[in-house]
Amino acid sequence: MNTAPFIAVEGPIGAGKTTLASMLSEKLSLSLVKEIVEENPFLDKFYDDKDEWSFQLEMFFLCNRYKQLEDTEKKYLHHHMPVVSDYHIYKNLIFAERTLEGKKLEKYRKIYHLLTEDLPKPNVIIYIRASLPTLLERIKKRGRPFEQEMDKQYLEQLINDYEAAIKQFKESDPPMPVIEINGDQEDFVISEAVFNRIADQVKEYIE
Ligand SMILES: Nc1ncnc2c1ncn2[C@@H]1O[C@H](COP(=O)(O)OP(=O)(O)OP(=O)(O)O)[C@@H](O)[C@H]1O
Ligand SMILES: Nc1nc(=O)c2ncn([C@H]3C[C@H](O)[C@@H](CO)O3)c2[nH]1
Repeated sequence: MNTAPFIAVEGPIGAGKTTLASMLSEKLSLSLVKEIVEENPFLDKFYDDKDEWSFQLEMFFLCNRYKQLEDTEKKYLHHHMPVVSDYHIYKNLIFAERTLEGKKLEKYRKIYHLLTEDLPKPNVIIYIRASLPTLLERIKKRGRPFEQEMDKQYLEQLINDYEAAIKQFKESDPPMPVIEINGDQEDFVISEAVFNRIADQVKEYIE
């Protein structure tokens, strides 16, 4: 189904996905698909009480991303316009497996597979790996009120979940190309050289 390069930036909360996707979009003239955060009616409620709001939140993210990727296919990919997004649809499952359980998780899995089977999938992932202290520092710096009491254990689990998911992507058949960035050390915001190196790697997939 994909008719143009589709690049997804991934990594745990606060790793710098939106920052890097925006920078790459500008430098390489790629259409940018960004996650909707501000209009999400369940995110602050979820951080306040995960058990109560997790199903609503996961469904909201799933439906939102479904609509965004459907539009992305129609507006860009179908017209041979390359795209960079600040998420891969698979992140829904990474989070849901962590936040849901029992019947709700079972239902969610079914809906996830049903909705995502015919969505456009990225041909390359840029994975920003970052440690807990780096993520906490960036979350603090960004200052979204509802994220400030972030549960360290939740974040640590997500770091591990991402590691496992990326390993699976790399080992899939055929393997998914993954550009890996050490988010603790390779600072693409401060260092132009680091950013240019990442951009050069991405270029290989769009030219
Ligand atoms: N390489 C970097 N060096 C320093 N600060 C950074 C870097 N990348 C991102 N930041 C800052 O860290 C914060 C989080 O970045 P960003 O919003 O891009 O993360 P994200 O991965 O998209 O987050 P989320 O998972 O919540 O969507 C922002 O304040 C951003 O300016
Ligand atoms: N539970 C849950 N499921 C998701 O699919 C998901 N995607 C993003 N997020 C959280 C991380 C940031 O706080 C904020 C912005 O990325 O939203 C999610 N939370």
